[in-house]
Amino acid sequence: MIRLNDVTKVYPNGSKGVEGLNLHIKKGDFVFIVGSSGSGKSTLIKLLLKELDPTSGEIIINRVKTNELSRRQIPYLRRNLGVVFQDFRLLPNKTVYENVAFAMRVIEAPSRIIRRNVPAVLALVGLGQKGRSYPNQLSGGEQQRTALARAIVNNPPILICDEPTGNLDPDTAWGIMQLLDDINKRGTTIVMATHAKDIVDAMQKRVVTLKRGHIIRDIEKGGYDDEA
Ligand SMILES: Nc1ncnc2c1ncn2[C@@H]1O[C@H](COP(=O)(O)OP(=O)(O)OP(=O)(O)O)[C@@H](O)[C@H]1O
Repeated sequence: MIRLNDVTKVYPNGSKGVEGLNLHIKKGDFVFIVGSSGSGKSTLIKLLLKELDPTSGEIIINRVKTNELSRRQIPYLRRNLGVVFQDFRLLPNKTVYENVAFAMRVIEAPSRIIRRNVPAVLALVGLGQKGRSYPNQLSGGEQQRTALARAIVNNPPILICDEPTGNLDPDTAWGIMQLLDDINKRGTTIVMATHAKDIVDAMQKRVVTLKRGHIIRDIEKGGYDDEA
């Protein structure tokens, strides 16, 4: 589903984001990417999203070599990837319903399907009653649920999460993790970069540890790496 072959990213100023990464993520996996600040987590996420291109090596997502995609083809890659960020990134002037519907309008989904799928996904994330609210009328947890609904409404096979619980209190963070676990159990592959040791320890999923741009540990099922 996702494969990195000897991927290196050197930034224009010469600093190395990641170096020589080899990683295979199978369909249905739930993978935590951990590592201290500056270890390369954000660089890896940006490479997966093709916000950055590798300096060398190749990245394959759903059998497509993303290096070879033209700018025009990037939207097709993005359809395979739902994304959730730490800071939610909702559109402030749109309601919860419209924030989610917007993701469907972008891919030109028919109105009939939008009217059917948006309420269904809002119910799934526990926001069935909040469709008319604006982001500034929501708690942080509700905003992140909205972002999650938007990320999954088009049914992407892969969900990329960059520190999705970073702005949330522990109870709210657990609610989000429960949702991610449910989404994963429905078959979506999840890659989540995080610093949240307690969450990683409790979930007992695959954990990939980065240090200075290298993978130093990759375990199938386990806790946070205290070396990270
Ligand atoms: N735009 C950039 N230009 C130059 N160097 C960069 C840039 N972005 C990141 N780096 C460098 O790449 C390395 C990895 O950074 P990255 O942001 O991927 O780490 P991170 O693990 O996501 O950190 P954090 O947990 O603080 O977000 C660091 O040495 C950083 O200084």
